[in-house]
Amino acid sequence: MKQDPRFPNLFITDHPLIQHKLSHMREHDTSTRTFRELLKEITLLMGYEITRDLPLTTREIKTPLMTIDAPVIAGKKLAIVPILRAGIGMSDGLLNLVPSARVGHIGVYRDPATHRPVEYLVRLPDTTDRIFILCDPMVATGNSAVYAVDVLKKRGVSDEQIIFLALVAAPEGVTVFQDAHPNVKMFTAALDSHLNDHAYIVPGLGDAGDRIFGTK
Ligand SMILES: O=P(O)(O)OC[C@H]1O[C@H](OP(=O)(O)OP(=O)(O)O)[C@H](O)[C@@H]1O
Ligand SMILES: O=c1cc[nH]c(=O)[nH]1
Repeated sequence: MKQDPRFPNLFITDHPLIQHKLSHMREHDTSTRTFRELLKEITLLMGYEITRDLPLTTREIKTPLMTIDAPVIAGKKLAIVPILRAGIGMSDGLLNLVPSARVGHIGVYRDPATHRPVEYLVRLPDTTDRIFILCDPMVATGNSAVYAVDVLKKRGVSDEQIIFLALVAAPEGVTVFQDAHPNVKMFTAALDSHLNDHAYIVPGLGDAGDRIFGTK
């Protein structure tokens, strides 16, 4: 896991398999099917990394030979919350890793003129004492990510209960995010160069939602 001195709560998953798969995703000619499969595979690998610090407790179990206090994940079941639409491409991978997780949805789209998020749906599981993994492949201006964390916090979720999982982030967006939510950890596979005049990430991978779902 790599860090950038500018962003104390940003963690870059630099595993070679993740980086290799991401490079293929970025390519202009990669098909919708391959793009979607790679995103799922990357999310599974990233999911393994980001759940490394989940708290453990013990439960008494009987093996065929004896009774032991065996390690199990503490607390309520995890909640996975994709930011629609593109986040769905990541929640599929996470659910492979944690099949019993609860799933919430936060629907926001980015207004093309203002680049501000517009909410159209929020459905969440019970928020007390639960760890939430918010996922969205792209953090461009950072406004959608900030908005989604605001939604959780308004329902009583604390900074420590939230993990933000991205695929590609722009420095501008991470700055906005860490100014708004300095104590929320964000994980990304890449920290790219900058935003262009249309607030698209450069070099980026284009419009993630369109590439996942084959829309234009
Ligand atoms: O950091 P920001 O500037 O807010 O941009 C990032 C947002 O833009 C994309 O979604 P989009 O609004 O295109 O919606 P979609 O997922 O439905 O395609 C992306 O999936 C993020 O949610
Ligand atoms: O580069 C970008 C910026 C916002 N949303 C995307 O899907 N890609």
